[in-house]
Amino acid sequence: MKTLSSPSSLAVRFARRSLCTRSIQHNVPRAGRLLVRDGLSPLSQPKSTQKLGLLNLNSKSLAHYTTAALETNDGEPETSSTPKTTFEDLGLHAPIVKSLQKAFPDVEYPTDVQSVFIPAVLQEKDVFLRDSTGSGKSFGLVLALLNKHRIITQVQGAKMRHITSLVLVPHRDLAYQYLHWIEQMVNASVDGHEPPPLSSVAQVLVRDEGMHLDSGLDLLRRSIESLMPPHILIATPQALMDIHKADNTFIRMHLSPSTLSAVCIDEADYLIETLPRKDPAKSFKKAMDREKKRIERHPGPTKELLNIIYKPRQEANAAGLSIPPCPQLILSSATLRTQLRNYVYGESGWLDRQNVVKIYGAAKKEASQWQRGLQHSILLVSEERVRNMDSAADTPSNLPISAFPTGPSAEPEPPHGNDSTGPEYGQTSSPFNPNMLEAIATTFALDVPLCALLVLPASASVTRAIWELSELGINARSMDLQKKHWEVGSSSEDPVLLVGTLATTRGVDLPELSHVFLYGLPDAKGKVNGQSVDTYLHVAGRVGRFGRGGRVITFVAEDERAYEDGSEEGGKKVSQGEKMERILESINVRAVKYGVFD
Ligand SMILES: Nc1ncnc2c1ncn2[C@@H]1O[C@H](COP(=O)(O)OP(=O)(O)OP(=O)(O)O)[C@@H](O)[C@H]1O
Repeated sequence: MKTLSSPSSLAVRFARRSLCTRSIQHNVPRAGRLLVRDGLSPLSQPKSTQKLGLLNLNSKSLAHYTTAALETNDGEPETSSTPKTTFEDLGLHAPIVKSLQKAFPDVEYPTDVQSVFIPAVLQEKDVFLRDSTGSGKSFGLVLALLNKHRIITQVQGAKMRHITSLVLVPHRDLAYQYLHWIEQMVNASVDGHEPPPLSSVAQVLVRDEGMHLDSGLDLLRRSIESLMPPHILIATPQALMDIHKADNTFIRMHLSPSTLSAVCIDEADYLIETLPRKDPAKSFKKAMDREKKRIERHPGPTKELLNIIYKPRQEANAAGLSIPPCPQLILSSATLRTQLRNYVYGESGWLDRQNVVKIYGAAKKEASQWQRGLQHSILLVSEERVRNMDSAADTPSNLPISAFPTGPSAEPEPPHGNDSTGPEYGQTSSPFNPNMLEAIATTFALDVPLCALLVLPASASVTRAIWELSELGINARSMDLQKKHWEVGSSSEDPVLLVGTLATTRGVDLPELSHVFLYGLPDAKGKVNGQSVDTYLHVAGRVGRFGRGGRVITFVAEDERAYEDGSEEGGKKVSQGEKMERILESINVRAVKYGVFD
């Protein structure tokens, strides 16, 4: 058993020189089974055919989808001579496809899920979209929304352009990820045309680092005044509701159901709180009722916003009248749980239920299949040592090195340009478990060729963690996708440890990552339930995207801190390691031994 000494920054840097002793498997991505509930799908249920609108996939994309549906259980596609579906086949305009291919040459053909949902979006359906992390949901959404016609009305003889699509995301980094994708495509506008100003295509409305809304709001107001509002507005629900509270005409004027064409909610299960699914007949009925009242009293900004935008639909649905024109509603997540779908479909009144398409890709239990190249480990950390769970499987073979370029060959430089803010941190006691940070720093130094992501609990201080990691000699930086101030693989840059929290990493796409480190359990209160399982899936899903492989390592305390949440079962305390094991079991994953510490 290898014990963990206190790594000084020198020791960590020395350790880093022996980088890449482990490496990552590169798998060809294979989609899981796709299930489309609509009138044409061979998998559709007769009941759903009556309830749901038809999805008129053209013959090629239907053939493609059918091939996906016929995959064998082990994920091997049956051989088919059907030509591959192209983005044009899905209905995307040629200039958009050209810009896409210029900006993203690796994106040659749509993924299975994109082949199905892009046409559904273009046909103005309301869409429930669930597929594995990294299957291209958000990216495909961008393509579909860019393809939409700009809504223009005539007001007193003057042409008025309107915001066509609203994308709601849980945090600012995901908003900037969308914006950067769009910016790359705008800049790749082809045929020698001057690209349009980015602000007329897309804008972001989120609170900035100083928690101010002003810069985004000023730009938006100016572009509305100059009759060039963005085609796509990407915002957090909280930012929009804050604006609404200051000016209750804003949403009515600029996000009116009569001029908006689509509302998309990315990470919908994170943004819309619903009751956990439990049997109401059981003894916890009282607790459920309390919870229900709490959610009704505090519905959260996303529900509040949708209740404003979809008021005409809600009223028509309640009165059984025909549904007035309203923007299509698209809800997307890798973990779109039944209770959320039931709430939105049955209770919210936001949908046109005759016009809904439900697209479900790999289910939770198949996550391990989609993310075949992923290895999950749990490390137990105490004052004396770092070790694997006794039950962890031996690593099948250490991961081959091909998936990631090796790190810069130059000797590592001392860390620089990090985000630590203050010597004052040295004066105050750390909110972090120092053994855990040391274990993370050592793992990073020994195993990460280019870039890893550390995910902290939602309320943890990122700047404090960065400062402490820098003290250990680690090139740690905040995961700020607006500035993206790191340059992975450059000869002047050490491997980078990006630091974010459970609240700021959902949905982000960082292709350069090989490792994700999770600090503690996915639930702050130590609960093992559907929500903590989903949270873990989203954390793990930052790697293994598009078959790239990767490692997910959860660090939990083994000493008395392992029982800090005080959970007991039948008088027996349950350790954090055991809880983490249960989370992995529920997604059919067995932790593998992480060789560095055993
Ligand atoms: N058709 C495609 N071919 C190749 N790469 C693609 C394709 N579509 C998207 N990608 C790439 O896949 C990555 C993941 O895409 P995206 O973030 O949209 O996945 P996601 O399904 O929304 O994941 P999550 O559930 O974690 O939010 C991006 O880097 C994107 O460039």
